[in-house]
Amino acid sequence: MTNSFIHCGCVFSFRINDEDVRLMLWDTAGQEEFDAITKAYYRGAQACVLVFSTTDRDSFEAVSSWREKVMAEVGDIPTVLVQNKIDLLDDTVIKNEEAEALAKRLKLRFYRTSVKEDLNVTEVFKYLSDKYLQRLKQQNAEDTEIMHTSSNKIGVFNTAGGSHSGQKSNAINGGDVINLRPNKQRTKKSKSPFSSCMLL
Ligand SMILES: Nc1nc2c(ncn2[C@@H]2O[C@H](COP(=O)(O)OP(=O)(O)OP(=O)(O)O)[C@@H](O)[C@H]2O)c(=O)[nH]1
Repeated sequence: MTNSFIHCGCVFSFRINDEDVRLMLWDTAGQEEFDAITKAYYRGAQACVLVFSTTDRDSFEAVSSWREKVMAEVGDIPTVLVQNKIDLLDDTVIKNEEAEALAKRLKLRFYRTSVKEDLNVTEVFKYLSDKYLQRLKQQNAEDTEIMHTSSNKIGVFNTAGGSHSGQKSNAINGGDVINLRPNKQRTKKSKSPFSSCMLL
């Protein structure tokens, strides 16, 4: 399928840290003439594998510009650099140091794989999934933290005394205060010892 712009939309499944992961993979064409179309496919991607071939210098040279395109479209998603076809190392056109220097410059984890011989392929996807799940958990924790912080501001319930006629609201520390008072019937006989409590 070397003449099409999207090579596959296949699913890769495995288990990691007791969680089932299913990845939908989109293998985009490297050719620049397909840029506008391939962009539509990686828009919304949650992880990225930048692959170059051991026997194709152009694919290696193109990595930095791919990194920039992806960053511009989807931001800093979990990404790895992969040198594929290491079963053909005898015919390599890229020195080890060059590949490692590129990974260092782009601050990416670097894998050498052979899809043909099934070498290191699962490791790449496990690493990416792990990274993605970590970020997701961190994001969830941050969202919860924001909810708690903001609930302090809007959820100040004041049971302190005052008139029973209707609910009034004041402001404490910039947050809204809603006065909660029991109705007259419930307070007629005994004065509650908690009548001057403030719940924050
Ligand atoms: N020897 C070897 N061949 C591979 C390996 N991975 C893929 N190939 C072969 O390389 C050719 C290109 O594979 P693709 O999956 O189309 O790779 P691509 O990067 O999408 O390349 P283009 O189609 O040229 O854009 C096919 O003939 C594959 O069988 C590998 O690890 N080792």
